[in-house]
Amino acid sequence: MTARIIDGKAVAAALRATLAQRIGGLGYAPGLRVVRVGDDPASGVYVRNKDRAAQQAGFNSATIQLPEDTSEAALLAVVAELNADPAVDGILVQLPLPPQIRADAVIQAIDPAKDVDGFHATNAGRLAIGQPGLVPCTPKGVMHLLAAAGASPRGARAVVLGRSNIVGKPMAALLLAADATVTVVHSRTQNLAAECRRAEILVAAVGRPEMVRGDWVAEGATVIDVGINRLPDGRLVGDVAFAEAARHAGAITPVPGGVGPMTIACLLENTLDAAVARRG
Ligand SMILES: Nc1nc(=O)c2c([nH]1)NC[C@@H]1CN(c3ccc(C(=O)N[C@@H](CCC(=O)O)C(=O)O)cc3)C=[N+]21
Repeated sequence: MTARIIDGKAVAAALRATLAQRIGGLGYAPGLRVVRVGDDPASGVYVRNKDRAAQQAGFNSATIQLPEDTSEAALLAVVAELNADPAVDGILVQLPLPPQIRADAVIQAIDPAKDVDGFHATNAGRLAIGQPGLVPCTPKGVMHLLAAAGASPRGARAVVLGRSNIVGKPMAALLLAADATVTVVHSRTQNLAAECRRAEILVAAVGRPEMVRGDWVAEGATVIDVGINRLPDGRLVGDVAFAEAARHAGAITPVPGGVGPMTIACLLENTLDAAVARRG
């Protein structure tokens, strides 16, 4: 079998077009503020792509760049200001943060109604108990991609590789809410390959370049690669060895051009949803 390639760029463009249309009917531009402390290279491309996509779709979007040596107190003051600003609907503080700042203290200081990353404990808790809230962008984007690929989670065996708070855990919660039979596997799991081979839907989110080999993939499985890893030679690869996996999968996302563009589109979707919830 050779896999169909799931075009995340196209699915993201379609989603952004529907957002632009919704914004056209609002009578105001939803406000997004991204706060970046220092210049971690992992977030550079992201910030640029996000700003462009946001402007094009009709958001009032800006990045607030702070110096690398910003104190936690100074960052909390910026967050408080954005919480209080009625023109701001969505706040995203770029991770990772420098070592003098406790990321968790900052995340929990964001108004949950403006927490478009969905990382606040209130939103994480809502997701866990099936209440409406803001859902983390990357796992939300994966759900859109599964729908676009025609891979219904209902009743399917789904395996999530990775257990982070930003991808693995919310991914498992979303798949469970969509009636999949969900297994979460991680670095301490015995016989990872065999567990992954049981998956009809395999989501790889470990941050280890090309860890998932071809023989970890069941014939016909849908493989979603969340990893974006820069190799020493400059190449960008996922957590899945793409060429090998594509020989077994029924459908697979590429890197780049898979999940990454969906993360950005879902950030915008969350910002629009947050705006409508706050201002109608
Ligand atoms: N609070 C917070 N929330 C985040 O969601 C967050 C963050 N901090 N810090 C940095 C990471 C990284 N991230 C990316 C999202 C999309 C692409 C993306 O669109 N990538 C394209 C292009 C990649 C390229 O060409 O380099 C692709 O995969 O096709 C990349 C990286 C979100 N992050």
